[in-house]
Amino acid sequence: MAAPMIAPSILSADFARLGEEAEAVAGSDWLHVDVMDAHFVPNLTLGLPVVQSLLKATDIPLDCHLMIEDPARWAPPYAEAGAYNVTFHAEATDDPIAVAKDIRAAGARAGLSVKPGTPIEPYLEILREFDTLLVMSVEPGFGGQSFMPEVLSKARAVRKLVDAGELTLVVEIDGGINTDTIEQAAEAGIDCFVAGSAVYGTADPAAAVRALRAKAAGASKHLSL
Ligand SMILES: O=C(CO)[C@H](O)[C@H](O)COP(=O)(O)O
Repeated sequence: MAAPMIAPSILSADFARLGEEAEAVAGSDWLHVDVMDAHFVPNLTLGLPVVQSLLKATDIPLDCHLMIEDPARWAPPYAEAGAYNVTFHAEATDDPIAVAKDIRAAGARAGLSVKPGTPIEPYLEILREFDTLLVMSVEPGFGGQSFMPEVLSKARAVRKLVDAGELTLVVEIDGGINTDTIEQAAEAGIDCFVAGSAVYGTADPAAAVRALRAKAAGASKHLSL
Protein backbone atom coordinates (compact mmCIF):
# COMPACT_ATOMS: atom_id res chain seq x y z
CA MET A 1 0.00 0.00 0.00
CA ALA A 2 1.10 3.56 -0.69
CA ALA A 3 1.63 6.09 2.13
CA PRO A 4 -1.66 7.08 3.79
CA MET A 5 -3.34 10.18 2.42
CA ILE A 6 -5.10 12.79 4.56
CA ALA A 7 -7.95 14.92 3.22
CA PRO A 8 -9.04 17.66 5.66
CA SER A 9 -12.76 18.40 5.34
CA ILE A 10 -13.56 22.08 5.04
CA LEU A 11 -16.99 21.34 6.51
CA SER A 12 -15.36 22.11 9.87
CA ALA A 13 -13.45 25.17 8.60
CA ASP A 14 -14.42 28.83 8.86
CA PHE A 15 -16.45 29.41 5.66
CA ALA A 16 -15.66 33.14 5.74
CA ARG A 17 -11.91 32.37 5.45
CA LEU A 18 -11.80 29.34 3.15
CA GLY A 19 -8.64 30.42 1.30
CA GLU A 20 -6.71 30.80 4.57
CA GLU A 21 -8.18 27.57 5.91
CA ALA A 22 -6.89 25.73 2.82
CA GLU A 23 -3.48 27.36 3.33
CA ALA A 24 -3.48 26.11 6.94
CA VAL A 25 -3.40 22.47 5.72
CA ALA A 26 -0.98 23.03 2.83
CA GLY A 27 0.77 19.68 3.28
CA SER A 28 -2.42 17.69 2.81
CA ASP A 29 -2.95 15.25 -0.04
CA TRP A 30 -6.48 16.32 -0.94
CA LEU A 31 -8.85 19.00 0.35
CA HIS A 32 -12.27 17.45 0.96
CA VAL A 33 -15.19 19.66 -0.06
CA ASP A 34 -18.64 18.63 1.17
CA VAL A 35 -21.38 19.76 -1.19
CA MET A 36 -24.82 19.31 0.45
CA ASP A 37 -28.13 20.27 -1.11
CA ALA A 38 -30.61 20.05 1.81
CA HIS A 39 -32.45 17.30 -0.14
CA PHE A 40 -30.18 14.26 -0.33
CA VAL A 41 -29.01 15.21 3.18
CA PRO A 42 -30.73 17.52 5.68
CA ASN A 43 -27.99 20.16 5.52
CA LEU A 44 -26.95 22.87 3.07
CA THR A 45 -23.33 23.87 2.53
CA LEU A 46 -21.81 25.20 -0.67
CA GLY A 47 -21.85 24.68 -4.42
CA LEU A 48 -20.00 25.25 -7.66
CA PRO A 49 -19.20 28.99 -7.26
CA VAL A 50 -17.40 28.33 -3.99
CA VAL A 51 -15.52 25.40 -5.51
CA GLN A 52 -14.47 27.62 -8.43
CA SER A 53 -13.13 30.20 -5.97
CA LEU A 54 -11.33 27.55 -3.91
CA LEU A 55 -9.65 26.24 -7.04
CA LYS A 56 -8.07 29.67 -7.48
CA ALA A 57 -7.08 29.87 -3.81
CA THR A 58 -5.24 26.56 -3.36
CA ASP A 59 -3.02 24.07 -5.17
CA ILE A 60 -4.27 21.17 -3.04
CA PRO A 61 -6.31 18.83 -5.28
CA LEU A 62 -10.01 19.27 -4.48
CA ASP A 63 -11.87 16.13 -3.45
CA CYS A 64 -15.50 17.11 -4.01
CA HIS A 65 -18.01 14.93 -2.19
CA LEU A 66 -21.45 15.57 -3.63
CA MET A 67 -24.20 14.74 -1.15
CA ILE A 68 -26.84 15.81 -3.62
CA GLU A 69 -29.77 14.56 -5.65
CA ASP A 70 -29.45 14.21 -9.43
CA PRO A 71 -25.66 13.79 -9.74
CA ALA A 72 -26.09 13.07 -13.47
CA ARG A 73 -27.00 16.72 -13.89
CA TRP A 74 -24.77 18.37 -11.29
CA ALA A 75 -21.58 16.31 -11.03
CA PRO A 76 -19.91 16.96 -14.44
CA PRO A 77 -19.67 20.76 -13.91
CA TYR A 78 -17.44 20.15 -10.86
CA ALA A 79 -15.12 18.12 -13.09
CA GLU A 80 -15.20 20.79 -15.81
CA ALA A 81 -14.32 23.42 -13.19
CA GLY A 82 -11.13 21.53 -12.28
CA ALA A 83 -11.94 19.39 -9.24
CA TYR A 84 -9.53 16.45 -8.93
CA ASN A 85 -12.07 13.95 -7.61
CA VAL A 86 -15.80 14.20 -8.05
CA THR A 87 -17.58 11.71 -5.80
CA PHE A 88 -21.33 11.16 -5.76
CA HIS A 89 -23.61 8.81 -3.85
CA ALA A 90 -24.65 5.38 -5.06
CA GLU A 91 -28.04 5.99 -3.41
CA ALA A 92 -28.65 9.13 -5.50
CA THR A 93 -28.76 7.59 -8.98
CA ASP A 94 -29.98 4.53 -10.89
CA ASP A 95 -27.11 4.78 -13.36
CA PRO A 96 -23.81 5.30 -11.50
CA ILE A 97 -21.74 4.08 -14.47
CA ALA A 98 -23.13 6.81 -16.75
CA VAL A 99 -22.36 9.49 -14.13
CA ALA A 100 -18.82 8.14 -13.66
CA LYS A 101 -18.22 8.17 -17.42
CA ASP A 102 -19.40 11.79 -17.66
CA ILE A 103 -17.14 12.85 -14.76
CA ARG A 104 -14.13 11.18 -16.36
CA ALA A 105 -14.95 12.64 -19.77
CA ALA A 106 -15.04 16.08 -18.14
CA GLY A 107 -11.50 15.56 -16.83
CA ALA A 108 -11.80 14.45 -13.18
CA ARG A 109 -11.43 11.20 -11.30
CA ALA A 110 -14.80 9.60 -10.50
CA GLY A 111 -15.72 8.52 -6.99
CA LEU A 112 -18.59 6.46 -5.64
CA SER A 113 -19.75 6.92 -2.05
CA VAL A 114 -21.92 4.63 0.06
CA LYS A 115 -23.83 5.52 3.23
CA PRO A 116 -23.21 3.38 6.33
CA GLY A 117 -26.32 1.25 5.72
CA THR A 118 -25.67 0.61 2.02
CA PRO A 119 -24.07 -2.77 1.29
CA ILE A 120 -21.08 -2.80 -1.04
CA GLU A 121 -21.75 -6.16 -2.73
CA PRO A 122 -24.17 -4.81 -5.40
CA TYR A 123 -21.50 -2.28 -6.45
CA LEU A 124 -18.39 -4.48 -6.56
CA GLU A 125 -18.93 -5.28 -10.23
CA ILE A 126 -19.02 -1.62 -11.27
CA LEU A 127 -16.13 -0.31 -9.16
CA ARG A 128 -13.75 -0.67 -12.11
CA GLU A 129 -15.53 2.38 -13.56
CA PHE A 130 -14.35 4.42 -10.55
CA ASP A 131 -11.11 5.88 -9.23
CA THR A 132 -12.24 6.23 -5.61
CA LEU A 133 -14.62 4.45 -3.26
CA LEU A 134 -15.69 6.69 -0.36
CA VAL A 135 -16.99 4.66 2.56
CA MET A 136 -19.10 6.81 4.87
CA SER A 137 -18.43 6.06 8.53
CA VAL A 138 -21.18 8.43 9.75
CA GLU A 139 -24.58 9.29 8.30
CA PRO A 140 -23.79 11.99 5.73
CA GLY A 141 -24.89 15.50 6.57
CA PHE A 142 -22.95 16.77 9.54
CA GLY A 143 -19.42 16.89 10.92
CA GLY A 144 -18.45 15.94 14.45
CA GLN A 145 -20.32 12.61 14.62
CA SER A 146 -19.02 9.35 16.10
CA PHE A 147 -17.16 6.85 13.94
CA MET A 148 -19.10 3.68 12.97
CA PRO A 149 -16.58 0.80 12.95
CA GLU A 150 -19.12 -1.61 11.42
CA VAL A 151 -18.57 -0.03 7.97
CA LEU A 152 -14.97 -1.27 7.89
CA SER A 153 -16.04 -4.66 6.52
CA LYS A 154 -16.82 -2.83 3.25
CA ALA A 155 -13.31 -1.38 3.14
CA ARG A 156 -11.79 -4.81 3.83
CA ALA A 157 -13.79 -6.41 1.00
CA VAL A 158 -12.67 -3.78 -1.52
CA ARG A 159 -9.07 -3.74 -0.24
CA LYS A 160 -8.90 -7.47 -0.95
CA LEU A 161 -9.90 -6.89 -4.59
CA VAL A 162 -7.41 -4.01 -4.95
CA ASP A 163 -4.58 -6.08 -3.47
CA ALA A 164 -5.48 -8.99 -5.76
CA GLY A 165 -5.12 -6.66 -8.76
CA GLU A 166 -8.81 -6.92 -9.66
CA LEU A 167 -9.47 -3.22 -9.01
CA THR A 168 -7.39 -0.05 -9.09
CA LEU A 169 -8.91 2.58 -6.87
CA VAL A 170 -8.35 4.65 -3.76
CA VAL A 171 -10.33 3.44 -0.74
CA GLU A 172 -11.34 6.51 1.26
CA ILE A 173 -13.22 6.88 4.54
CA ASP A 174 -15.19 9.85 5.86
CA GLY A 175 -16.72 10.53 9.23
CA GLY A 176 -15.48 10.47 12.81
CA ILE A 177 -11.82 10.03 11.86
CA ASN A 178 -9.46 11.22 14.60
CA THR A 179 -6.30 10.01 16.32
CA ASP A 180 -8.37 7.45 18.30
CA THR A 181 -10.16 5.92 15.29
CA ILE A 182 -7.73 6.25 12.39
CA GLU A 183 -5.67 3.18 13.26
CA GLN A 184 -8.57 0.74 12.98
CA ALA A 185 -9.48 2.28 9.62
CA ALA A 186 -5.86 1.99 8.45
CA GLU A 187 -5.79 -1.65 9.53
CA ALA A 188 -8.88 -2.27 7.39
CA GLY A 189 -6.93 -1.08 4.35
CA ILE A 190 -8.04 2.53 3.90
CA ASP A 191 -5.80 4.65 1.63
CA CYS A 192 -7.26 8.12 2.23
CA PHE A 193 -8.72 9.52 5.46
CA VAL A 194 -11.10 12.48 5.54
CA ALA A 195 -11.02 14.42 8.80
CA GLY A 196 -12.98 17.57 9.60
CA SER A 197 -13.29 18.35 13.28
CA ALA A 198 -10.06 16.46 14.11
CA VAL A 199 -8.18 18.94 11.88
CA TYR A 200 -10.06 22.24 11.94
CA GLY A 201 -11.25 21.83 15.52
CA THR A 202 -7.65 22.12 16.73
CA ALA A 203 -5.39 25.13 17.24
CA ASP A 204 -2.85 23.79 14.71
CA PRO A 205 -4.52 22.12 11.69
CA ALA A 206 -1.18 21.35 9.99
CA ALA A 207 0.07 19.54 13.10
CA ALA A 208 -3.23 17.64 13.29
CA VAL A 209 -2.75 16.44 9.70
CA ARG A 210 0.79 15.27 10.53
CA ALA A 211 -0.42 13.43 13.66
CA LEU A 212 -3.18 11.67 11.72
CA ARG A 213 -0.79 10.67 8.93
CA ALA A 214 1.75 9.29 11.41
CA LYS A 215 -0.87 7.19 13.21
CA ALA A 216 -2.26 5.83 9.95
CA ALA A 217 1.22 5.01 8.65
CA GLY A 218 2.06 3.14 11.87
CA ALA A 219 -1.11 1.07 11.65
CA SER A 220 -0.89 0.36 7.90
CA LYS A 221 2.68 -0.87 8.34
CA HIS A 222 1.67 -4.16 9.88
CA LEU A 223 -0.63 -4.85 6.91
CA SER A 224 2.41 -5.65 4.81
CA LEU A 225 4.27 -7.64 7.53
O1 LIG B 1 -19.12 14.20 4.79
C1 LIG B 1 -19.10 14.62 5.91
C2 LIG B 1 -20.36 14.64 6.69
O2 LIG B 1 -21.38 14.23 5.89
C3 LIG B 1 -17.83 15.17 6.51
O3 LIG B 1 -16.79 15.17 5.55
C4 LIG B 1 -17.38 14.41 7.71
O4 LIG B 1 -18.35 14.15 8.60
C5 LIG B 1 -16.14 15.04 8.31
O5 LIG B 1 -16.37 15.51 9.57
P1 LIG B 1 -15.78 14.83 10.88
O6 LIG B 1 -14.37 14.43 10.57
O7 LIG B 1 -15.87 15.92 11.89
O8 LIG B 1 -16.63 13.62 11.17
